[in-house]
Amino acid sequence: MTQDTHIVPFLKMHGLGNDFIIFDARRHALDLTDAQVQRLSNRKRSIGCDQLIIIRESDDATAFMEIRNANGSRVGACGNASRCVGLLLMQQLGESVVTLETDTGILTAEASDYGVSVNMGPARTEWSEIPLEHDCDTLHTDFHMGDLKEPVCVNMGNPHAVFFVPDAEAVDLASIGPKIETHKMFPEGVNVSVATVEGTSIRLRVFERGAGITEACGTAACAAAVAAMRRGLIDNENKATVKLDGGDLQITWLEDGTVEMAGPATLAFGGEVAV
Ligand SMILES: N[C@@H](CCC[C@H](N)C(=O)O)C(=O)O
Repeated sequence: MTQDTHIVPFLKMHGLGNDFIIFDARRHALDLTDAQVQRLSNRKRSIGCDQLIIIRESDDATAFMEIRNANGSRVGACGNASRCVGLLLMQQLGESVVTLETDTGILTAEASDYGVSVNMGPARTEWSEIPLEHDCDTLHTDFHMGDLKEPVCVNMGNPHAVFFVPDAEAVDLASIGPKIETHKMFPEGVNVSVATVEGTSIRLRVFERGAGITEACGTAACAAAVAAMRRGLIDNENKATVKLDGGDLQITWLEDGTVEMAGPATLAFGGEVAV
């Protein structure tokens, strides 16, 4: 332990196996470099997680959520972490509704029959991050990689490319995911999903930008549901059950263009860690 090392309390939570280290900087001031986040996210050398969350004070919402991928990069949205932090704040305050400020907006989380429901904001199918301003109709004509082609691109506060395939299980996501994530078409990187529509459900596997394959990705589930609805691939007009490796999320595309995501949030353990 060096002079600069601090022991800081943390919680470990997950949403369907997408796991988070959560620090509360409202109680213990904390800023982490990318290297510190990478070390804490390492499953052999520290606690390990897919994303690391720092809860901060907010002037406009119940709290602010800083979201960092395992590689240290800071991102605008995380569906599963929003349910986890939402649950935590609801339990702390004895409330059934809380608001979460993120880098891309303010989200509302509330208790639901499925666990926690979060309105993840609007699904955008135009990409301001991409200089060429592709929307899903132009983008799908000029992107092919191996067997994967014609993704629908949806921005849920973070970027997603969703590839509809006959059998999501058959795709070698571990090898193709990193190539698409860093493809020049996506200058800010992209979360890569393969999806197979089955009636009113979608089987979804996700390679997350900055984290790799995860058991579940909430924003990818929103993106895939909107993509399937937009392409007219799904039987139900505005609702879908998205089946991820870690379990199911219920997604509803509301009339105002925002997307509601409902599913479980679980506190696994807490402790103290050297930072
Ligand atoms: N696991 C998350 C998404 C986390 C951020 C993502 N990897 C990105 O870089 O945009 C979720 O549940 O939405």
